[in-house]
Amino acid sequence: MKENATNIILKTNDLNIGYQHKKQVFCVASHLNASLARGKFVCLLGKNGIGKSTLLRTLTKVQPKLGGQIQIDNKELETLSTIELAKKMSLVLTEKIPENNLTVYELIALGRQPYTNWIGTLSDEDKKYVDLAIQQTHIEGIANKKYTELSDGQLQKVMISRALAQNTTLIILDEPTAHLDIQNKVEIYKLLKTLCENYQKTILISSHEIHLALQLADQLWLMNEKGIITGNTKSLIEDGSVSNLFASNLVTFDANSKQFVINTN
Ligand SMILES: Nc1ncnc2c1ncn2[C@@H]1O[C@H](COP(=O)(O)OP(=O)(O)OP(=O)(O)O)[C@@H](O)[C@H]1O
Repeated sequence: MKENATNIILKTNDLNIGYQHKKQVFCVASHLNASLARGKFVCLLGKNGIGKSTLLRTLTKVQPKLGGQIQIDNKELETLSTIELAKKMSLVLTEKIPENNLTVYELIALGRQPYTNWIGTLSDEDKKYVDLAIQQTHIEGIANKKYTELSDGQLQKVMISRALAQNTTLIILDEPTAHLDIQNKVEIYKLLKTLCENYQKTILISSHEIHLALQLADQLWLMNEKGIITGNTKSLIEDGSVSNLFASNLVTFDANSKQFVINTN
């Protein structure tokens, strides 16, 4: 699919991100220009502390931008109400969810909040989306468990399922595979890729799983001290952008194996 204005779901224009405490402004990154095309699986990579979480939190209106523009479906992010935004994008952040007695099914059903009435009763349509989300993430076997009894890998699938129940085209996840073993990391990555391919979701994740991202992402957002470089994975490997991202005297990028390898001398 060619990238024209209609298949861009999210776009930033000279975006500045960071934190403001009283009158003090701490700018994390500035003049960020990037866009997300529909149906793509996109990974945001960069060193610790470079600003990946700050960027995702700004794109999702969890924290205010410092300057520039963010457009979702050609509308300025600030002009969208909370409900409008919740029907366009769902979020899976790293913050721990407060402990309560909910079952997995009930937790996923919370994803229907933008659509339910004020007492939160689930309609047949809501139940249909919850069931579909459970099926898409292959977690039928744990749907009746208390979510507090889940392993980290199971919980991550449940949080993705909740985002799917929200039925948005765009899903944004901050480090969805942190703390998971290799089996679960691969499972989550493949699940996200399948959701883009089979259900036309657009998914943006931040990650430190460079090897998995390089094998499975359609596109990359590479964040460095100068800003952000975006493009399809193959071309960013070929033009050296991936290699430059983590360049150091400790590791070297091997384009054949798509891995950083430890320098031995
Ligand atoms: N609440 C805050 N107030 C002020 N500065 C913050 C706050 N949260 C994060 N920062 C700073 O913003 C910068 C970017 O942090 P951020 O968490 O976005 O990086 P990151 O790329 O997601 O890092 P990591 O890969 O380690 O998760 C860091 O210098 C961090 O110390």
